[in-house]
Amino acid sequence: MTDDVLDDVFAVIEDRKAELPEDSYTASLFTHEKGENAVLEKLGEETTELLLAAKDDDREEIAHESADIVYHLLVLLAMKDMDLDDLRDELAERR
Ligand SMILES: N=c1c2ncn([C@@H]3O[C@H](COP(=O)(O)OP(=O)(O)OP(=O)(O)O)[C@@H](O)[C@H]3O)c2ncn1[C@@H]1O[C@H](COP(=O)(O)O)[C@@H](O)[C@H]1O
Repeated sequence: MTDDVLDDVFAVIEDRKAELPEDSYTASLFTHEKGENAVLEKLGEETTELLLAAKDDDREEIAHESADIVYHLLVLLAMKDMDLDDLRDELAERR
């Protein structure tokens, strides 16, 4: 455990990618033939749900959908052999 939940979740995702446990949703995304498509579809669906939550000013739903998006985004980074530092570097360069 670190003091950053994003680092913790990403570490679990990397572990699932390496170990591929059968009962893991994350591992299923790495093993399924269409796993990358599933991640991209989720990102699209959840973005739509986030927009609707924002339109409704539903703060709880905004947080829920944002977390779904961030989780699937981290899975996508791991699929592309990227990590949170790639994201941090990009954001830092913009400052
Ligand atoms: N953060 C998540 C996470 N967010 C979403 N999901 C899964 O993604 C799948 C699809 O999400 P959906 O948003 O479609 O599901 P939903 O929330 O019911 O749908 P909506 O209400 O948004 O419409 C569900 O099976 C969720 O359980 C996640 N699965 C795992 N994690 C993290 O990954 C870790 C490892 O999980 P496993 O790989 O399952 O062991 C967990 O401890 C969590 O930290």
